[in-house]
Amino acid sequence: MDAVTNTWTITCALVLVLCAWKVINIVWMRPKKLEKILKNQGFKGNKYRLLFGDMKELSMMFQRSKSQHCNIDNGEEVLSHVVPFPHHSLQKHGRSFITWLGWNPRVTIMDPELIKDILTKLNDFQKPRGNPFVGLIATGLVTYEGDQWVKHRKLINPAFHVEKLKNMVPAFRLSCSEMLGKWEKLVSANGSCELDVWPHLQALTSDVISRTAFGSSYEEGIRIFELIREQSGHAMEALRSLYIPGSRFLPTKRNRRMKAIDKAVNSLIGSIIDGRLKEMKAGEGNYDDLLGIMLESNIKAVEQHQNKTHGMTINEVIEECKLFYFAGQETTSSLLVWTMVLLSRHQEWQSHAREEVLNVLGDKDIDLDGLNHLKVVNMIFYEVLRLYPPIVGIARMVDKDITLRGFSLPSGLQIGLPIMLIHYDEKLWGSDAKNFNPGRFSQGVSKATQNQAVYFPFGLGPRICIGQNFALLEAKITLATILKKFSFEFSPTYVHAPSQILTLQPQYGAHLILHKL
Ligand code: HEM
Repeated sequence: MDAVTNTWTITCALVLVLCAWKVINIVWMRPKKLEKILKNQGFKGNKYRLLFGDMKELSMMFQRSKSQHCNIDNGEEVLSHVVPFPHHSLQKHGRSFITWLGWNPRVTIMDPELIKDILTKLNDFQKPRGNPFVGLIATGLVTYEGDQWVKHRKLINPAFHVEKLKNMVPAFRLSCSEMLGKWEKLVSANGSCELDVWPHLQALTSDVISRTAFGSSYEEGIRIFELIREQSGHAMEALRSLYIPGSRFLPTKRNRRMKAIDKAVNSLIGSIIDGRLKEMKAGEGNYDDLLGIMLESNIKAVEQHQNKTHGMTINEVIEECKLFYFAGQETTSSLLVWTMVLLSRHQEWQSHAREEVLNVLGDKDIDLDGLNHLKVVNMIFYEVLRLYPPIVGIARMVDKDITLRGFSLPSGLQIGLPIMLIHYDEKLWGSDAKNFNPGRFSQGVSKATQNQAVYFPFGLGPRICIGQNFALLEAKITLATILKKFSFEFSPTYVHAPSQILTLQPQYGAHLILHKL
């Protein structure tokens, strides 16, 4: 061997040893070190298992619960059906537990004070950046941090002001009356019919977001909705399996499909934006929809500062639109479907709500002022969001080593904030925590929660859901319109199987019997 070959061999050997050391550190040394730090502070959980951690058990429990259904009257069963692994961990390890997402630990916490701190300290606790598959559903505001988040939140906020939402009421009413028109046709023969209301509610919320975001009709956006729905299914599948860095670049069937969907959705939304910008330049069009208001706010910011960096790029606007589609549609249809399911089960609350709607709104067109006087309907939505939160849990990441209320949290640790577990917790909500009782909200949310961070279906702190007023307005208009025209109850074919497919959805649909009033 000559000297050059020798040096080359030694260099290769050194690189290999270094890589091997790095891998060993990632998959064994670091997890074991973190495990020790966490266990010394009283956090309990399964012992770290090489590479997979708790992922196999997590995925197995999820698959098992997907093959079963549960008893709507048994809150404990519902909880263990929807979030089987966290529910099991809570029972086995107590109120703060470790879950091994592969070689990364997540600590789930149930303490309201800690939750409040974590959701308020934006710079110390950021959104997890772990799995890039999530980015294929939507990025935008929901994923940004620091200055970029501040800029986007400021530019998008005006689109969700109450004054702007007021202008969207006719669009909400129109979408509702179209859905109810279909239902009226279906019941016309004998005044009743059996119907899976879930796809109808999904179509309604798609229609609403299409009209309010783009001023265009559902038909134009239909392909986008189909694609985004398919994408969330693939992403959920990917999220449940162990993520190996770089694996998203492998030409697997799922990866290829996800990339193709991403490209198609970007191009469809891009052409809607192109058209809109042309209209705006020509001084045409109505800018009272989310896209128009967002573009207007963007143009103003750039003009004001004479600098493009103060605005969003077209690609960033596309991402925000994708996010509106996903965040605005899946979550609100989830809220509506569980409301109809729970009001089918609790007929006394359905009658109570109908009575209020008829008294307050009568035969008039539904307007914002009337809706603001609906108290029982509000209480019902709060309770549905407590027991069936569309987003069952959120997470944050420790950005650098930090001490919080006596806990040393190492950099890179993921923190789970289990919305659904907390909403069902008897220590926080009392012995009837698992029962449907909208009455608990009769004095409002702050009285029911005694101002503690124990109820956060829309998140909490500065990153609280930007669309919560939009969602509640849409839900109120829809429920009020339905209650005026129909009563509903379970069909004998109804099967209760809430399932987490990014949002909380009825796995077998929601088969109800509608009666025309
Ligand atoms: C019942 C309906 C809804 C529920 C339960 C819901 C829930 C949530 C939750 C829990 C978060 C916080 C996530 C976190 O902190 O990690 C969030 C954020 C967000 N939501 Fe909603 N959401 C709903 C409707 C909507 C609608 C209708 C839109 C838009 C049209 C929307 C857009 C967003 C956006 C953009 C964020 C990110 C905010 C930020 O990070 O600054 N959501 N939502």
